[in-house]
Amino acid sequence: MPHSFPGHYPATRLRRGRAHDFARRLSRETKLSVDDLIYPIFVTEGEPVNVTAMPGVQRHTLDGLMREITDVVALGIPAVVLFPVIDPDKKTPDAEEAANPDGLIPKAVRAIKREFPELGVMTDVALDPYTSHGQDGVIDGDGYVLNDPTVDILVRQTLAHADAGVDIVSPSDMMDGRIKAMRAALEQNGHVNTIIMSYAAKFASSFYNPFREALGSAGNLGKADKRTYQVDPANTDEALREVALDLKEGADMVMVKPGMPYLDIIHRVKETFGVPTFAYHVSGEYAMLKAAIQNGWLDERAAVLESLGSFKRAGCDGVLTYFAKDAARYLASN
Ligand SMILES: NCC(=O)CCC(=O)O
Ligand SMILES: [Mg+2]
Repeated sequence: MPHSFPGHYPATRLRRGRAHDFARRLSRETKLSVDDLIYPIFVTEGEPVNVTAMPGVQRHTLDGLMREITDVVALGIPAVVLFPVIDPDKKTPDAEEAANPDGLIPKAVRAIKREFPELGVMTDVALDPYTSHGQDGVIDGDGYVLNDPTVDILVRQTLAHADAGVDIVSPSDMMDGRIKAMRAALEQNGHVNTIIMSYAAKFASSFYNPFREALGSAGNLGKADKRTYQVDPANTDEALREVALDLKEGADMVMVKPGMPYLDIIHRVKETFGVPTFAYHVSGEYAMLKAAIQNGWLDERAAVLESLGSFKRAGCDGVLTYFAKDAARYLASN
């Protein structure tokens, strides 16, 4: 006697579609590809250093950077984003070095574009690598980050990067009105095709700590925090207002940051605006996964592909991730 269900025979058996690999492949709804990846790279004026809290991540000299870029291009990753580790002697309260047209980042951009003109090069527009106090802007006597004077420096930083040939400028500071000011400056200076990917909804998260070690800004910041400009982690509507404003001011692409703890925000942003939407799978998320992988508690390939796949399911067009090279390798051998 075959088993039977009381009442109707179940004509809908969802497990039918899962029974064979071919059927699972045919009905897969979202797919991660190498085209979705942006690889963050730390470039230093000093010595190459391994970042302790980010196993597998280094600060690269300009030579080391070019070796990384060669790998990235061979793997077919479409773009990189550069973060500078600035000599402590060059850090000042007003971050003047950020706008230096011959600074580390403009130099790195020129070097990459000279050898690999097809690779998308993105730079961070923010002052925290350059300030002696570790904040993303200039501060008053109480340590409060001043909006408009900060935007003025960000605009000069933007032009220094654009003049060096960067493809995407990516402001991560969360000052009000900076997209409008940057877009106007780019237009007025002939950089009509420079893309702005705004960190539109950047949350005041605890998941950035390893990044601050990588950048060498943790000591500068000390016990201060960034809650007077980054979004409160409890908020969603406010994140949407941030995205709406950045789009209105001229952003081409928007980013949500961090990534996995904020998949709900990504989903709402994509549903609401339908614009190119990215997530930053940040240093603390990388560190968590790496720690578990190194303990043998998670399988690296499976955990990385599932984590990055969650961004596609939530609605992302792409993701900035320290796992980009690993993921590209896994995807090539899928
Ligand atoms: N402006 C870039 C970041 O703050 C990155 C954060 C991270 O990876 O933790
Ligand atoms: Mg904003």
